[in-house]
Formats: sequence, structure tokens, C-alpha cells
Amino acid sequence: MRLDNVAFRYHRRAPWVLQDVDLALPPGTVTEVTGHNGAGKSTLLRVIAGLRSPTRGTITDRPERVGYAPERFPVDQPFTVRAYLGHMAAIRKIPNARTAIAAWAERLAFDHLLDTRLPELSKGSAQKVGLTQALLDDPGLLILDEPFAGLDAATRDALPTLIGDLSEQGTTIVVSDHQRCIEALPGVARVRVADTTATLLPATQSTTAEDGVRPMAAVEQEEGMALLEVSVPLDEVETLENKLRADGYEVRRRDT
Ligand SMILES: Nc1ncnc2c1ncn2[C@@H]1O[C@H](COP(=O)(O)OP(=O)(O)OP(=O)(O)O)[C@@H](O)[C@H]1O
Repeated sequence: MRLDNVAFRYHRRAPWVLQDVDLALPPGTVTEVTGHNGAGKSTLLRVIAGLRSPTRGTITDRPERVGYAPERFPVDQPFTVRAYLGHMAAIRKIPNARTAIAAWAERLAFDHLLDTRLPELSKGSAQKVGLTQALLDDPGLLILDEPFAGLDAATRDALPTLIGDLSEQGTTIVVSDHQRCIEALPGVARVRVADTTATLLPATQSTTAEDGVRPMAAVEQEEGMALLEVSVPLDEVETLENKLRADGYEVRRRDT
């Protein structure tokens, strides 16, 4: 699918959140969307998913079946997990929904929670249910907004493989990911949403299996960005690194 010259604002007098967005998302590609808090990542994902129409510009060739897992899964509905997923499957007329629900619940390790009510779920378990409803319809386009937030280590480790498998089957995947959990997947394209201008920058520094992570010098050269060196006690490195990543900053550790 393609986005051409897409711009978006929430209301007529509201500021533009996205402008001049040109983006190609070929079948089977994985695209990681990064940017600071409030830059417009979730907005871009909603526009790509078709939940919001562009204020200007065009979107073409969006796959027919779209799966979307929002950043905050709505857990205030009075259904059990099984009933909720069953409803979602029925709305979308998914054949063999029971089998598909059982299979995803097992793969994502929440099969013991199928009869638990949504409001009683932990954040990570709710995230898994949100992910499952997005996966149920075998989507051609899968949009995941911060899918790693709150997940236990086992699922966090398993998710990149799942994303890789789906992309190999031809699913186009777009992920916003503060925690940079998918950047190691081969061939992941990176798109940065810049907060001040609300302009999507082309993924000039996309990481690939060949070139690995981009050097920090490239970050410094980016307009509006600066490089800050911080000396941190060894036992605090990991905590601080995770916190900064969770806040949307790009972090590289220099080995000494
Ligand atoms: N439903 C809405 N109505 C009006 N403005 C909104 C709405 N949702 C988001 N915004 C505004 O659009 C801008 C971009 O928000 P968005 O949630 O897309 O950013 P984000 O990059 O995903 O942020 P974060 O990293 O904090 O999740 C912000 O200024 C936000 O206040």
C-alpha cells in the first residue's frame, strides 16, 4: 500500500499532526515507527489502519483485512476473554474462530485466562488479548501500537519471531515500538515521526541485517537532534537505558 502526500489533523482548527507523508509499505515488509512522545506515531498508525481518514492526500492499495492492536486495549468491557474474542470473530465473520482463538491463546500463553473477565486482566495479559483480536482475521495489514508494553519477558522475546513469520507469509506489518524490540529483525524499515514539524521523515537510516544499527554520529547530523553523553554507574545502566527508550529516546551504549 502507499501513502501519498498525506496530512492529518484532528479538527479543522487543530494543528497538523502529520504533513507531507509519502510512504510505501510493500507486502511482507515490517516497518518500525519511532519518534518522541506526542510526535504522532499512534495517529499515523490509525491513519494507515484506516481508522482515521487523511485530511489531505491519498492512501491506495490497503489490504482488505486489517488487524489493529491499539496502544491501550479497552479492558472496561464486561466480557470474558473468550466471549470478547468470540464477538470480535463473529463481527468479522471469521471461520473456525474457536480453533483460532484457542491456538493464539496457547501460542501467547493466556489460555488459562480465557474465562477471566477483561477488567480483571493484568496490563500484559490485556495486551495479549488486544494482539489476538488483531491477528484473528489473518490480516494482510497488521498494525501494532506499542505491542511490547507490559508483556512478560517470554512473550516479548517470542513476538519478533511471530512478526517475522507473518511477514514471511506476506503480511505487511507496521509497529510503533519505543522499546526497540523488533529492530534486530532483518530488513526492518524505520520511519521517524518528528515532533516539532509533525513531518514523517523517510527511513534514510533504516536498519538492515547488512548494515546493523546506525552509528550515533548519524543521529547527531539529523536536524533538530543533539548527542548527549552521560556517564552512568554500571549497576544503573540497564534501568536508565530502558527508561530512556521507553520515553522515546534513541540510546546506544558505548562499551568501555
Ligand atoms: N483523539 C485526539 N483528538 C485530538 N488530538 C489528539 C487525539 N489523539 C492524539 N492527539 C494529538 O495528536 C498529537 C500526536 O499524538 P499521538 O498520540 O499520535 O502521538 P504519539 O507519538 O503516539 O505519542 P506517544 O509516544 O506518547 O504515544 C498530540 O499532540 C496529541 O495531543
